[in-house]
Amino acid sequence: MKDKPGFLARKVAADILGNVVHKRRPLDGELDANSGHSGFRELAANDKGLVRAILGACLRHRGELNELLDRLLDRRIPEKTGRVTDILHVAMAQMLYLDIPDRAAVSLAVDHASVDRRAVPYKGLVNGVLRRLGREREDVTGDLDGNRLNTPGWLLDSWTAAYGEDVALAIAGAHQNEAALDLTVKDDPAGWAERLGGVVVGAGSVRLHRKGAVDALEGFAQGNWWVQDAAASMPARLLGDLSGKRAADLCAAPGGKTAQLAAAGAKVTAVDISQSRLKRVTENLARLGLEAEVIASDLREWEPSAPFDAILLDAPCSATGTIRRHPDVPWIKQAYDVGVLSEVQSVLLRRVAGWLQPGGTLVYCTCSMERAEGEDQIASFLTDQPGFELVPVLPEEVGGLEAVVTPEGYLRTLPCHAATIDGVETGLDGFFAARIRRL
Ligand SMILES: C[S@@+](CC[C@H](N)C(=O)[O-])C[C@H]1O[C@@H](n2cnc3c(N)ncnc32)[C@H](O)[C@@H]1O
Repeated sequence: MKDKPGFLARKVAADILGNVVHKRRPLDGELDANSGHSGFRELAANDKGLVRAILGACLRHRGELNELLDRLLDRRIPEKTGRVTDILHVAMAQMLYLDIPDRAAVSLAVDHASVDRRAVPYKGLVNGVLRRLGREREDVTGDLDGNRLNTPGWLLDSWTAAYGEDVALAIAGAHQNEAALDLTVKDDPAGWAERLGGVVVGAGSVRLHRKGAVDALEGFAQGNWWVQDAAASMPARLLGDLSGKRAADLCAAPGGKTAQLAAAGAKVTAVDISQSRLKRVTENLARLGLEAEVIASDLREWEPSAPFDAILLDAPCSATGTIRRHPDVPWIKQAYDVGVLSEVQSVLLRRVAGWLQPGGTLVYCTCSMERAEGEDQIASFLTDQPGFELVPVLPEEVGGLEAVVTPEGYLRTLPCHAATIDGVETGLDGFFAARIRRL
């Protein structure tokens, strides 16, 4: 069975899906080239691509797949591990969302069930359900409400409370598609857009609608640009002219914002708790020909030797703004995580704000769409810290996108923002940023 073409890729896909949705392990970790799932690491490059595509479809459409199983089964499958459901999801995702013939998807799922100790009693059921899906596809899938089904209730409720129901559903809709590849360039965005066949979006990012290895693109080896979502590039831009200033990039790894601050001429100190993630900061800076002092330390203990003119705090968060790029986030995070992380954000913000020079500027940001990790943090900080004032963000600082600046003057991007530019589907990661000055 192991040698049957395509079998191992499906088996690895079901295994990784189980690790993500039942054990809440991040997908990036499972797919890591050095420390990821051992079966995945041994696959040929084209099978790795297939596994990524299957997992992307399984996670983006997880709610629809569960609903379809409810419709196709008379009773729920009484297995504890979830393995049968994972095998079914992997096959259904191929049949419904990838260009793979039904018969290949069904037969490989049945093969997998036949060799799995926990799934073998359900081998006949797997075959029956998948064949029925093939026959009745139009009828059973016709009225699926993907936007609602594919978003866990706590997230849809949180976005509805924050932005209203229409926007919450538009956010959920944007998550059905993978995000484009965005680059931050050292200079000349229009020139790089033309050279690479992309468009300029947001506040001067270059967007490419292509797949494939980024290191093969012009300008990568020469260090002319780095990969960074258009919204993720906005917070560092809010620090304005940094030439010759002392700037701290706090929670810096993997270093997209460190590179922005260094490219803007700042003398940068980059701090992060994770030694392994900081390796990527050092590698990226070397490729880009940029410099920063890189420090591995816990910000709850570290102290700078002198105050800073500018501080960027990209605090650890639930990352619900990055679901387009990380479709596992809705299935590995819970409302509880937002509560725990917002405590950490509150502690870090109060501590690092004290490291600003009088008159210095701090930008606080998170890649979260939860108000508890954004607007609520700043409102409570400004209430109990009278020595600081909000400096509102202006639309012209972020590419003229009025929709991403709130009436209070916060930056608040959402995946449904900037949805179409020049007839091209775009969208932004969900980000929050606020700019504060020390009085
Ligand atoms: C959102 S990521 C930062 C992304 C980064 N700023 C960029 O643009 O590439 C958050 C980072 O916070 C770091 N972190 C979490 N808790 C920390 C702490 N107590 N002290 C320092 N860094 C911490 C994590 O290791 C993680 O790299």
